[in-house]
This record gives sequence, C-alpha cells and structure tokens, in this order.
Amino acid sequence: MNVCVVVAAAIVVDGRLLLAQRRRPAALDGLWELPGGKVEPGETPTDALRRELREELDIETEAGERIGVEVPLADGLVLRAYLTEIVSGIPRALDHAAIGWFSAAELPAVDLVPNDRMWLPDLERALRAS
Ligand SMILES: Nc1nc2c([nH]c(=O)n2[C@H]2C[C@H](O)[C@@H](COP(=O)(O)OP(=O)(O)OP(=O)(O)O)O2)c(=O)[nH]1
Repeated sequence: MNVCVVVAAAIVVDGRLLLAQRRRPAALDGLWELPGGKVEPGETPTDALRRELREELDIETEAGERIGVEVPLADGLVLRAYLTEIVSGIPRALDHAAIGWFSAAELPAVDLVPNDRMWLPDLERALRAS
C-alpha cells in the first residue's frame, strides 16, 4: 500500500499560532487543526502545503523546518507538520468554519483534533521561542 502524506502548517505570527476549525467529517466537526491536506500524486509535500494553504486560506506561503513527530493515521496516511511562513496575503477561512490565533498559554485549552495533541509541546515551544 502506498503511504499517503497529509501535510499541515504551523504558522506563527506575533506569538500566536494559526489554527483552523474543521467542518467535516462529523467526528472532527468543530475541532481545530493545523491547516493543510493530502499530498496529491506528482506533488512534493511542500508543494502540496503551498497549494492547500492557497486553497484553504488564500495565502502564499513558504514551508520551513519540520516540527513534531510524524503521526500515523488510519488508512495508510501519515501526518506531518512544517513551520511555515506567510509570504503574502491575510489568512481567511475559505473552507474551514473559522480560523483563530492562539498563544502558548491558550493552546492547551483548545479543542484540537486528537492526532494533533501529540504536537502540543512542540507547538508551545515554537510559540514561546517566537
Ligand atoms: N489538514 C489536516 N488534517 C489533519 C490534521 N490532523 C489530522 O488528524 N488530520 C487528518 C484529517 C483527515 O483524515 C486527513 C486530512 O484530510 P483533509 O480533509 O484536511 O485533506 P484534503 O483537504 O486533502 O482532503 P479531501 O477532503 O480532499 O479528501 O488528516 C491536521 O492538523 N491538519
């Protein structure tokens, strides 16, 4: 089975992390995630991230270093996060229910999708270092 990669962006601006609130599937409705999506055939992971962020948030971005461990998901998917910079644009929710900006102190109380909880210490560290 081919492993399909899901890429997700950790975007930190002024000490706050951008999170996006999912609408679907029902099990994840209302939960917050790092924006991103599946790498499509022929794409590199960072190309996919750039495309997803353009489609979902209307921003141009540049992926940097990986952050956190790679998380195995169901159905042969693996989830991977990258620290990502906004090159241009102001993020707005084109596909999600909402976007929000969260400080390190606020992050533990956010209803994150379960798979992303593993990244909490890494995300808090990145926020405190910013
Ligand atoms: N984008 C994103 N997906 C995540 C995160 N955590 C997590 O478990 N997932 C899961 C949810 C989905 O099963 C899968 C990615 O789905 P998606 O719906 O974002 O991807 P996509 O836009 O390419 O999907 P599709 O609707 O075109 O099938 O990864 C996360 O932080 N960001």
